[in-house]
Amino acid sequence: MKEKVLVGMSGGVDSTITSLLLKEQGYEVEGLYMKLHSKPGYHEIHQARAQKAADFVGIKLHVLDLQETFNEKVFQPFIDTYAEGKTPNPCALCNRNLKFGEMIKFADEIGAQYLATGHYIKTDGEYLYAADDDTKDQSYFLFYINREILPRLKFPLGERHKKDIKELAASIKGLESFSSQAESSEICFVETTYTDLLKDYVKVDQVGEVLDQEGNVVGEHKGYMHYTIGKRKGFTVHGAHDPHFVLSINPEKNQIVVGKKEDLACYDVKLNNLNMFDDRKEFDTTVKLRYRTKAVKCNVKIENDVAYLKLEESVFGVAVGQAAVFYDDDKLIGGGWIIES
Ligand SMILES: Nc1ncnc2c1ncn2[C@@H]1O[C@H](COP(=O)(O)OP(=O)(O)OP(=O)(O)O)[C@@H](O)[C@H]1O
Repeated sequence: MKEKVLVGMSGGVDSTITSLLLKEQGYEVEGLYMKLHSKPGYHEIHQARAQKAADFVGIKLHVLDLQETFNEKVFQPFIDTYAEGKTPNPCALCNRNLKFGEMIKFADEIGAQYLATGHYIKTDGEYLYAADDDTKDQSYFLFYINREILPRLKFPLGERHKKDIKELAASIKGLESFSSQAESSEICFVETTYTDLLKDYVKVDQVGEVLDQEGNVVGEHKGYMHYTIGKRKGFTVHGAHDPHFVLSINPEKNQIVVGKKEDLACYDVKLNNLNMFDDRKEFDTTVKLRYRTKAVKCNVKIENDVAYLKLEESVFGVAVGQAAVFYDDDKLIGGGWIIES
């Protein structure tokens, strides 16, 4: 009997080609479109595209409405994190709870041994690895998925390049339109800017004080949620000639503290809520403290679900709330959430 794979189908080119490749490899493939966020008009278009893709590949498409779960596990934490003066990472939460949480539950329900997505990432069933196409690598956002499910995951695009996937779709009669669709934005539920979105839920635009490191008021800002650590624009510093950067954010007082670039330099970082793919408690590795930054060498000590990092070189602008992800070369060995830097 053929082995069954459930493919997460978003209506985009990547998941369409993923389902096609798996079908060609001889699997019994079924697709799932999940209604995640509640952006008006979004699902009508994307569900129809996913259906078109499923019809082309010749597979069944299931649809699940997970808007409530998404709101509770991803969207509300996104709002709350900004309100706490921190910088959220909704994609990592969505991957753990929805794409590799609810979706694996659904795979169980339909008797599918495997779950596949069009993410650019690789796995050997034990670890995750950065994708071969480093312009598209999404491994950073998958660091928080449950370790137990790794043997059940398939990522057919991990060894391919996005441009080849688009070319392949363009060359297949019936799939040409998928190759020319706009790339999805970094946070799928943000239409314009995150502050525009936040405005519907919390008071974003409240003018506040800019302080120097001694606590003197030196200028004005637009409201603390407009800023992340390391930002250098959008606030005034009276009489300043050099650029100033946000060093810390105080949500209770609606204040931001600013300083020079060198004041941002950080060598020590503390993480909690770890998700590790191996059991070492003290090791040398490299860490990415943001998406699209180079991984820096560090030493890690783990005690009671808290990781203490000593960086070998300074990093500028480490934001509380963001994910810190460990890599031994391209092997992802785990990570956690930044609570102090
Ligand atoms: N609404 C959804 N329902 C089911 N699966 C989804 C959904 N959104 C994303 N996925 C799965 O997660 C993968 C990565 O999602 P991402 O949002 O990063 O899309 P992408 O890189 O633009 O891929 P695609 O071209 O398939 O949209 C998709 O390829 C798909 O397998």
